[in-house]
Amino acid sequence: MAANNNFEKITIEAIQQTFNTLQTVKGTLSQKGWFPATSGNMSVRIKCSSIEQNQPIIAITSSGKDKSVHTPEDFLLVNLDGNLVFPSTLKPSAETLVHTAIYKLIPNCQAVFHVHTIYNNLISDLYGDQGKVTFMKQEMIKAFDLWKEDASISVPIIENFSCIPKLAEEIGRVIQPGVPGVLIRNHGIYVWGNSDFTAKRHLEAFEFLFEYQIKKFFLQKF
Ligand SMILES: CSCCC(=O)C(=O)COP(=O)(O)O
Ligand SMILES: [Zn+2]
Repeated sequence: MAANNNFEKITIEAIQQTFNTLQTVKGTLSQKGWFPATSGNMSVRIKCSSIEQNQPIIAITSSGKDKSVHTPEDFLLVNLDGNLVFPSTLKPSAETLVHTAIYKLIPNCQAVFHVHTIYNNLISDLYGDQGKVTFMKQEMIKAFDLWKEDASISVPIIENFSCIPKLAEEIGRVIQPGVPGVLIRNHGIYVWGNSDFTAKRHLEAFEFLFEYQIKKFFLQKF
């Protein structure tokens, strides 16, 4: 009985810790204006040996919430099939299957963040026909652990399929090794990492590169 209580304590602590992490990152990204009009979603894998022995469990944002406010209903637990771990009247993100597809495909993926921003939307549309956008000669590329002087990074761009399983399938088709993100045309970006810290760093680096590219484009034109 004592062992069982201990198991539950460790599990509940791991879940609470993950919810706290999500809440903190959600607050930071929200202050940047990266979750307009309830858009965007986030997930973090629960790190707990007693859970991981069975099936990975993901803490994910509830669907349709205003991400700029914190409520007790902000996060839910799903398994890698996208099903709720505990019954709830709340719904997990409508894009849960994109998250679970990324966890299944990327070894050691611990966090997946998705935001809609003006800059990622503009980049996705300007370069959408090419299916990718490439960045080079930028110090910020080091945020992706690319340290060579001539390093470049090409971010895949897919069309914005309204069918979420199709969207998840397409993301799986274009994912590139060493490139922790995929743009969805006129929708937003999915970014991941082997920790919440790394996923956030990747997201901020992508958004920096997108903003730089758009501003440079307009400065050169006018
Ligand atoms: C105006 S947001 C449209 C849905 C979307 O793209 C999104 O990122 C938010 O969906 P969720 O179900 O995760 O709230
Ligand atoms: Zn979205």
